[in-house]
Amino acid sequence: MAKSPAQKIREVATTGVGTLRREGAKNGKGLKSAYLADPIHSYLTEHSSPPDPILDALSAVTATLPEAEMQVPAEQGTFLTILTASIAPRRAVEIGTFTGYSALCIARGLPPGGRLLCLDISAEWTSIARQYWARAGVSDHIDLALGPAADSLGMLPEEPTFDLAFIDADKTSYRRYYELLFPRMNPNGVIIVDNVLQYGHVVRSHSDNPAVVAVKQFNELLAGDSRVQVVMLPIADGLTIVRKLPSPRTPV
Ligand SMILES: C[S@@+](CC[C@H](N)C(=O)[O-])C[C@H]1O[C@@H](n2cnc3c(N)ncnc32)[C@H](O)[C@@H]1O
Repeated sequence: MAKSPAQKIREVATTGVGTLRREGAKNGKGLKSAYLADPIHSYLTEHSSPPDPILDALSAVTATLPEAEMQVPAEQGTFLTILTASIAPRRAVEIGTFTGYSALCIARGLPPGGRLLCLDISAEWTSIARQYWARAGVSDHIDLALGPAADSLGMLPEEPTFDLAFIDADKTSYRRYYELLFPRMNPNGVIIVDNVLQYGHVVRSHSDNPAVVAVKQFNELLAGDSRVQVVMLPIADGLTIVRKLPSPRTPV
């Protein structure tokens, strides 16, 4: 039987990462918290600002989807809001929006007049996002472009535009997204990259999972890129923060 567009999108969107994430969940670590023992993870979330009722409601709706594990966890969402508010980007871009949780967290940190461009291929999942952005009163700050993110990025002028970017889409395209984003980032602009530890598979030498192979190569590329300052954090499934240096080799 022919696959529906929704089925095809699901396949593209989850290729290579679904299995790993489910492994993380099976190990009792919960969604995207593969590196913390349960009591530590509970303590950490109990001592962080909790999500508000709109984020909770969005999580509850997303939890009914088979792909629910793709959503960023609450503590990562709070981190995104705090980081966005600290950077105060005039323009931000998100690659991989799903049902809109991380986008809502980023939008809530924007300064007055700040805008977030969201890129995703799924009209179905982002229709949920639109509902919750409206409920949260952030719709006017978000532009959503549907289609392959590389195409959408490639159509933007190649000039410094963004102060903040969040990459959380198909892992095998991370390098391509970085290359497309880099010239479009302002000096000192920050790119946040999700799932950079691939549930620990990045340190297992024999994984031939395409997502793991791609993320490992991408991590190597970043570590050797003299144009940026990089720190990798063990939040959720690993988060890399990349700062575009004002000029190469000036780390401070
Ligand atoms: C891990 S989810 C994003 C989760 C989201 N950041 C959140 O907090 O809920 C990955 C998303 O990337 C999208 N995606 C996958 N391949 C894509 C592509 N080539 N272009 C644009 N979006 C893509 C999927 O449709 C999916 O919504």
